[in-house]
Amino acid sequence: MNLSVEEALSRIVGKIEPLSVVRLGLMESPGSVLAEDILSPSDWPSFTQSAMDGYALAHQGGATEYNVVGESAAGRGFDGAVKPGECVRIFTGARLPEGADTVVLQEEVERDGDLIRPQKLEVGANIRFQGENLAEGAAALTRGTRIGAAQIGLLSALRISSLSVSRTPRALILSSGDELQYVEEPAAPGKIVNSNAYMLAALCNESGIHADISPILKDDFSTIEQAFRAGIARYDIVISSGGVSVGDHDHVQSVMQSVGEVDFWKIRMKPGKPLAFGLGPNGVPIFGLPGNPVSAFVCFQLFVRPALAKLQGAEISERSVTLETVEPLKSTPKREHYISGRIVTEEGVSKFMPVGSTSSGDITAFGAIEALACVPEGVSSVEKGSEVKVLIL
Ligand SMILES: Nc1nc2c(c(=O)[nH]1)N[C@H]1C(S)=C(S)[C@@H](COP(=O)(O)OP(=O)(O)OC[C@H]3O[C@@H](n4cnc5c(N)ncnc54)[C@H](O)[C@@H]3O)O[C@H]1N2
Ligand code: MOO
Repeated sequence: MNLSVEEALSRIVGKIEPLSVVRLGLMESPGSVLAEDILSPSDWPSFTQSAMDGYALAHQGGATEYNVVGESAAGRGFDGAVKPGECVRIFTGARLPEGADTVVLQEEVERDGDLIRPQKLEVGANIRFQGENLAEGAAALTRGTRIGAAQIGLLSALRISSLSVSRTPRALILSSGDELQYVEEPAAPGKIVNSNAYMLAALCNESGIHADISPILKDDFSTIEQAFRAGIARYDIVISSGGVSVGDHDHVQSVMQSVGEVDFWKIRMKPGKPLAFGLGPNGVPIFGLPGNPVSAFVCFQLFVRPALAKLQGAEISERSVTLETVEPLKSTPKREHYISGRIVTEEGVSKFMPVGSTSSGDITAFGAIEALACVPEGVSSVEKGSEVKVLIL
């Protein structure tokens, strides 16, 4: 019995173990995944400071004038203490002087020589207090978080210059097919470009992983077997496309059985029915994606991406939303159907618009694809204006 999409995903995620932990410098870490919880080594903010340009004053109930006694600029604070009825000129990010309890904006005072008259005064306003956002020792980032630009900003602000992450997987892309050519080759009759290899390597890049592309393999059992064996020995994941269906020249599923263990073959999904997943003898995940380009793409999004995330110890999250479709969607009730589309805005509301045909060999929709609508098993069509689950790519 072919597995459902959900069953297949849960078996993949259940079988894959995260890779070992390595220590990386801050700027080596983007794209990798934290293997430790990070507790803040200090308070944030680390000192009490002004949030605005203006005057820091020691408020005095009922006073209308304050005497300017100095200046506190960012990085160059005011050394003395401010007494009730006094203030200092202060700028955003500058340390709040001792004794000051309020900052008034410069636009909201009248200045006359060394005197200011606040037009309005809200005691305690416009101050960022030490530790108000994060106390020393509190959780700043959690294990499983992928390091991106925002996380680099936070880590460096907290003076963290190295971190423990899961080793980044090394991925190998295999393609088999007597019809395949390299993109630079002149077109020959009956031949097509090995576009899956380039697309799958780029998809790995989008997951923060470099993938090597193997030379094109002929539709020959022992050639494909040799390539799988070498890949399993040298890489952390092997992703093949093509030759996984039932034709006389489709050897990938039987090769996967010969070099390791096939966990499942064939799922109730369109496109992507002949997907095969297994493990090499050393636990290296091996994927046999269908050759049809749309099938390979959708299988990567639904299964390989989470597999790469699991190898990295990352949170496995689905970026899905529920949107109305602006056109009817035709489906195959026997299989969960993924339909390529775009997100369009109608009167301020985001909606799903299918693009291209539903043929898994039609790559032309990829010029505009932003999302995949998911029509569940048992449903043969979705009417225009009905809601559908949409995966944002
Ligand atoms: N009798 C049956 N035939 C097929 C079935 C079935 O259940 N019974 N399933 C169909 C489905 S669904 C799919 S999907 C395809 C998948 O077949 P394969 O994984 O064996 O892929 P190929 O036959 O090698 O190729 C299919 C198609 O894709 C092109 N292709 C292959 N590799 C690449 C590549 N690297 N880059 C770009 N394009 C590639 C290939 O030329 C074919 O046009 O099987 C159906 N058949
Ligand atoms: O599953 Mo195939 O990918 O329907 O064309």
